[in-house]
Amino acid sequence: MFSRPSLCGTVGKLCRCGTSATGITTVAAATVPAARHYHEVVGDIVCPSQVRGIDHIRDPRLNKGLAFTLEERQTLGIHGLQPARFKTQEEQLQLCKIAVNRYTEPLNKYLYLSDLYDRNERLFFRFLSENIEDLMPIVYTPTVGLACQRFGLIYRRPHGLFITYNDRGHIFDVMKNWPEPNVRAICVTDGERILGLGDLGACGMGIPVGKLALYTALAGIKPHQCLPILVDVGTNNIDLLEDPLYVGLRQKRVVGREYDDFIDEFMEAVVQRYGQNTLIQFEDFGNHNAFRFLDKYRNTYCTFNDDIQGTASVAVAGLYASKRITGKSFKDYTFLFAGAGEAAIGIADLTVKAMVQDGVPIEEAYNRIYMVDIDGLLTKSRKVGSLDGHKIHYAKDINPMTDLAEIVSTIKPSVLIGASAAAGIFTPEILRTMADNNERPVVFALSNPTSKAECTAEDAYKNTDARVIFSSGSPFPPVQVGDKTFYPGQGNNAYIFPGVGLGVICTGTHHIPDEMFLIAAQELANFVEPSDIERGSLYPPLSSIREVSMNIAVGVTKCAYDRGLASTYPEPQDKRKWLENQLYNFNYESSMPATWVWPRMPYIKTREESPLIAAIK
Ligand SMILES: O=C([O-])CC(=O)C(=O)O
Ligand SMILES: [Mg+2]
Repeated sequence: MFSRPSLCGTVGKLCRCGTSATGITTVAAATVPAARHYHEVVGDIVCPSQVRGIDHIRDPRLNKGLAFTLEERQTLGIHGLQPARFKTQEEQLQLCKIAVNRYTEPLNKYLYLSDLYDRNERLFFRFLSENIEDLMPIVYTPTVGLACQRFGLIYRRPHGLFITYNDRGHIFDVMKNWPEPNVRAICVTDGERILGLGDLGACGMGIPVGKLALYTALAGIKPHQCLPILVDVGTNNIDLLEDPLYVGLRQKRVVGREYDDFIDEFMEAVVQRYGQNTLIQFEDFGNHNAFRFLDKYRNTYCTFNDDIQGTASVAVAGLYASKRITGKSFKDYTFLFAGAGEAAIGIADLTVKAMVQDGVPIEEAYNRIYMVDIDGLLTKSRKVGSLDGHKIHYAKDINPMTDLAEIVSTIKPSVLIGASAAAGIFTPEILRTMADNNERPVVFALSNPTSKAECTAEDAYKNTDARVIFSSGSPFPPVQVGDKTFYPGQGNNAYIFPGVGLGVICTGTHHIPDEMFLIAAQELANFVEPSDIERGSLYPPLSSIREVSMNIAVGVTKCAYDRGLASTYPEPQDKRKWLENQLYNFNYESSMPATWVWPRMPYIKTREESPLIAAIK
């Protein structure tokens, strides 16, 4: 992942290596032996003559393993450092498949992939992007949750930047240590609410790393343009504080004014280092902070909160698709949310927007949405203070109730959405009530990872005579009911954020309106085929998620120009083609300089000249 400084070989005389134009920078002399010059390989710009041959093997961004050609091996001076065999990238992909499948434990698969990432970046991303259905559950939800829980044990090399509270006043200096000068997208967490697993402090780094891996694998955003960040302000997780393997600051969370000032400084440092239009994706912050920061920064920075807006978008896409099965329109739906945190409120707010766009008056839209939090149904009779922020819009003038089964029987929702991180609260009884009250009940169990889902896919189908329209945040295996197999779709924000990210960074959008997430929802829903619905899924298969991401990026790009939010001019006419031209190349590129006279070792022949070498295939 990291590009390391390398020795250019110039000793005792002035080095004539260029700096800016080639993307090569000279590293501060203080750490460098006298009269020697070191260089960094940054971004995707490489000047092979100024990088030591061995660095082409050691640097995962340059390494191609056995795919280095004979010419490259000789030119780079790495001939003999590898076995004789030449492999194509395709052959290497086959090996990766065999290697990863040797492991049965998902965490071991995760570690294999993490090592591949550290060894050969292009191969890692091609492998991931071409095997999304198998590998997304490993590098992302649910296995990434386990990786975070075991972070202290499995930590090997940094894949992102750790900014601790001790760095306050110097965040910009820390950011300067990140070796990439052209970061366009940051995913940041403070680790307070990692998936539904709670406060994992610095171990939460796995989340931004996993999210940004999907930026590249699903939307083709170049890896050097992505920066995962963990802001470490401590943790309130006592187990971690007492765990000798914990790698973060061993202190309680900094809160209040100090915390806010710290995040303010972070936002300013991002802009100072990488520019005003750097995309900052907030991920897995605690509820109270997530909403505050979104409101505070959304109009002044290029930012969004994935748990509020990304999850909302994927859920609303599922609701659009569900209408094709129920034959109803939004005005006929009654919604009940179990949970009133980031995801639930985000989905409810965007659902209101979608209903209004469908012609439902706004008061009526709010009336149609009920919400339950840890204290029961949100009602107007609640104590002041327990209806903070956005919750107030969803409080109803009815008797308080605390039992979810009773609430479901009374409200008779047509749509039941779980975003509570309370595993199993959609009991068989509740699911049966949903089926009694609706010909096609809609049930989303969105909490992550799998262990936190409100019900399993199997429970949902089996307790509703398989009439349920189901989706979940984490993947579930297919469910067999009678002679029919259902393939539940994964209502995960991974369908949304990579495409939104691509559109936003290519257009240089100043800030991100909710409208973009509604557009993303519509693009995703439009992609759902009757055959997906037939299979029991409200979403297209994960294998088409790259196409979905591109469609979303095109929709976001149009919106950015229509709304005057873009800063990249002129406006491209063919937006899809323009976006495609900016994508990461998953295939190896030549490591040979463009104009190079091959100084081959005299006793070696080219492959064409030598049947012996041609035979080493
Ligand atoms: O990471 C995921 O799978 C979805 C998400 O944002 C969350 O659960 O916080
Ligand atoms: Mg999240």
